[in-house]
Amino acid sequence: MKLYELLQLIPGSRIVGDSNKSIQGIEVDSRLVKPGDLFICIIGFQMDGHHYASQAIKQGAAALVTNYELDVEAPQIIVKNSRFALAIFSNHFFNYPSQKLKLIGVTGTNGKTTTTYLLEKILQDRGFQTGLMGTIEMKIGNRSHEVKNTTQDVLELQRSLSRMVESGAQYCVMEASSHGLELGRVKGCDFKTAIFTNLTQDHLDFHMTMEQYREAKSLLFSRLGNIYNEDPEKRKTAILNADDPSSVYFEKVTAAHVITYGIDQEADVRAKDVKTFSEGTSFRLESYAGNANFRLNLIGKFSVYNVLAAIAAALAEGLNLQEIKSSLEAVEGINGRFEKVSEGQDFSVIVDYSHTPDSLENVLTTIKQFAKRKVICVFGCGGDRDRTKRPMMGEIVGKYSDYCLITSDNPRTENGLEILKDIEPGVISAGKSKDQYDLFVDRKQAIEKAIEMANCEDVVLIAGKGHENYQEINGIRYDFDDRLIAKKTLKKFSVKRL
Ligand SMILES: CC(=O)N[C@H]1[C@@H](OP(=O)(O)OP(=O)(O)OC[C@H]2O[C@@H](n3ccc(=O)[nH]c3=O)[C@H](O)[C@@H]2O)O[C@H](CO)[C@@H](O)[C@@H]1O[C@H](C)C(=O)N[C@@H](C)C(=O)N[C@H](CCC(=O)O)C(=O)O
Ligand SMILES: Nc1ncnc2c1ncn2[C@@H]1O[C@H](COP(=O)(O)OP(=O)(O)OP(=O)(O)O)[C@@H](O)[C@H]1O
Ligand SMILES: N[C@H](CCC[C@H](N)C(=O)O)C(=O)O
Ligand SMILES: [Mg+2]
Repeated sequence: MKLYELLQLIPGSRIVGDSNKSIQGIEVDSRLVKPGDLFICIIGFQMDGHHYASQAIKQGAAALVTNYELDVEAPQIIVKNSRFALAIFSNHFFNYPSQKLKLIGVTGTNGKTTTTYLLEKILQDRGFQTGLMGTIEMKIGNRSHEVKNTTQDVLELQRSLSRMVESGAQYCVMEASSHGLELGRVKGCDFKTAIFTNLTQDHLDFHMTMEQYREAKSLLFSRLGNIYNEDPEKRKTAILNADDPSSVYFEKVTAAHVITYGIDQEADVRAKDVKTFSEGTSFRLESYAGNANFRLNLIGKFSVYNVLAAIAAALAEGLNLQEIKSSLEAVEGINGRFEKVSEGQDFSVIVDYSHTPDSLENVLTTIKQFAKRKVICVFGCGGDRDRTKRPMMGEIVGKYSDYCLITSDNPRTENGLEILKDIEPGVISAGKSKDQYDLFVDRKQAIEKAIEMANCEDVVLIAGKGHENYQEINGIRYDFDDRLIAKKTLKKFSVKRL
């Protein structure tokens, strides 16, 4: 691809040097530049990519994209905003892959990952080739690839979509995080369907206010195509949660066809008579496409919302309700979400990815419905993340559990004990006394203590890390898996009991 071809895509940009030069690839990280690449200099939160221009050229970069002219021996396309240029150029370089498959985006504070896997299951069962992108992995068909972020950076994202298209994917289901939306990682993505799960507090370190957080989420809906299309194959749809007040705003900003789902309020796809059991849920679905009785292995009312969102999106694709139902009823569970760990012990151990006030409250109130005896909760709060949610999470755990073990959950660059101390006042304000909670910087010790103190029919909830297989401390990811630690401890513990 020649530089002049890219130059034409951004009116107002200019070139210094040979516009006839060809590029073979695009790169934003100087360390990964290959000969012939176009290196785009991005001003980030930690670094300024412009400072790595010389390194990129040394590694063989054919040309640069910059925000200002640099004194280097390589052609430069100078633009006003190199992040915007990155989105435009990546989409163009990979030949607009999102237009070649049906792209379904899921946004919301909680339930995104779960909803994407439910939809993937429904689509795969109907014989569609799928791709998936989210917190746990990027998948092309059933092949898994590692990811750094829930919503990958624009270049990686377009590259992944292009690989999906090459492999014959007809659908891609992806999580659109608020960071992803705000930082333009999904710019240029032509979504066919946008799903909203819910909006509660998280990420205020980045968005500052709930209004701005909602505004970021709204980008998924406001950018959805604005022409109602008779042909369902081309129709853009916004799937909104009727029980969440933010949906009113998203409905306002989208010009797409809206389908609502919910439990408490009237909705196009509604669950009635919701019953929750210790092993699953049941409800009667009433929808514009027919009614059906569901019996699921997924636990808690919150799971019913994710299921409804997936049903609504699948119905929008014209899929058959009975077939959707059999796919969903066959789902055993989602990796690291309300995952039971059992070594034959006489109490329950549950590993869950609840790391926000709302998800913790949902999971704990669900557990409270079935717990015959005590609830013991191991939890923490991430470092370098929203500090205001720490006492809130402490209060929720203090309120709904009998014993709280406050511990580390990816302290990142913060001091582990300081984070625990930010959480502690919440636990105290919920009325917990010194003999009802403890602090362990070492998460392994916290898990061991929880399991050791559990008695018959108690429930131990290990919250916050779910599928994660690491503990991040000062930039290093140490091997750590709540499920493995719990299993090992249970084995050790049963030996001790014998
Ligand atoms: C705050 C944030 O989102 N930061 C993201 C951002 O990093 P940054 O702006 O700090 O980048 P930087 O390190 O300053 O580098 C700037 C530029 O210099 C380049 N560089 C840098 C060093 C070098 O030697 N050479 C070089 O060329 C970099 O490649 C980059 O282009 O761009 C990086 C590359 O895309 C991201 O990986 C990084 O995500 C960090 C790891 C992160 O933790 N993000 C979290 C907050 C996040 O995005 N989470 C969401 C939300 C999940 C949820 O909903 O719960 C997600 O989607 O994952
Ligand atoms: N619809 C829901 N409403 C509230 N809480 C939920 C819902 N679905 C899941 N949860 C809770 O949130 C946790 C995370 O779920 P999931 O991974 O599906 O959400 P996510 O939105 O992808 O999270 P992240 O932003 O970290 O990627 C679950 O472990 C569960 O505790
Ligand atoms: N995507 C979320 C995940 C949080 C998971 C939790 N274990 C933590 O580290 O805080 C974030 O990056 O804020
Ligand atoms: Mg997720």
